[in-house]
Amino acid sequence: MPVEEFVAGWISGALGLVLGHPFDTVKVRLQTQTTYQGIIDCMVKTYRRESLQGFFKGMSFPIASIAVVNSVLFGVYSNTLLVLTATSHHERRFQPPSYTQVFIAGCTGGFLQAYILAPFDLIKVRLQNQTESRAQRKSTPPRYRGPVHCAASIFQEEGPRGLFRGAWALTLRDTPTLGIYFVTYEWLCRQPTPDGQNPSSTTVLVAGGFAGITSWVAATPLDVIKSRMQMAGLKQREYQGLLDCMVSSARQEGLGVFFRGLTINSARAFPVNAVTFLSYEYLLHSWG
Ligand SMILES: C[N+](C)(C)CCCC[C@H](N)C(=O)O
Repeated sequence: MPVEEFVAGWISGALGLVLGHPFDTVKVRLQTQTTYQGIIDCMVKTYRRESLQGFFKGMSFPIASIAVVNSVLFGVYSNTLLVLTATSHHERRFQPPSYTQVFIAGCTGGFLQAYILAPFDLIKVRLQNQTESRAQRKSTPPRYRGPVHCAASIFQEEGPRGLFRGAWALTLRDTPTLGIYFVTYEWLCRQPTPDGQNPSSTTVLVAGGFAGITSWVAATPLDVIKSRMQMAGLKQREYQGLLDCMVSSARQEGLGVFFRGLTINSARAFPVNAVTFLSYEYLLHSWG
């Protein structure tokens, strides 16, 4: 099994992640809290209360976990294509797989990474939602002191299954949308590139950026539900399941609730995924 794809997936994922984390924090807060008027208001309030640090809450853990998550995504994607088409990453430029094959490989990668991502994502979301300022932290320490403490508390208070809260919504969110992600990327790469040649860096950046946006647009409704179900163990609000969460959110806040965080998510998705794909392609290329 070619391992380069796993390593390239990890490094490129980490680069994208740091770039996008501040946007991600604003998104999570907009999706799960009702105190903000919009993106700017959320940014200003976060900055005033928590300074720049507020935007980077919950980042250390994703950095560590992206090693596993992105390498599984890209590694499984590429190895599924190898099984389906019997071509390696390098050969695929000359014998491109069909879009159906790309879609199936993307969905497979998405499905498998979702379960690994679930506990890490849960901890990220819980930490991002702690809005105490630094001064407050001294007098009353926040509920979770850091990722490890957060994981241990969830385990104790909500049981081992608590760590997988929202995992089902996450799987449903990621399986088809990662298929869309790779199809969009491949399609946009192939448009301006002559047959048998590698796409230029600009093409890779643009295709990666739009792959990120398209897949996030498709993923946002289930992303909102996922984030809410992950927070449910904390607040009084308990949902019976995914459907109950959807129905009660829509009843209380209207259908617009399913698009919460869409703008900020798209603004984040472009640079994050442009950098992810560019470094992924670059690393694989330079390893020959
Ligand atoms: C499929 N879905 C849109 C849910 C996720 C796409 C993930 C891509 C990248 N790691 C990022 O964080 O943007």
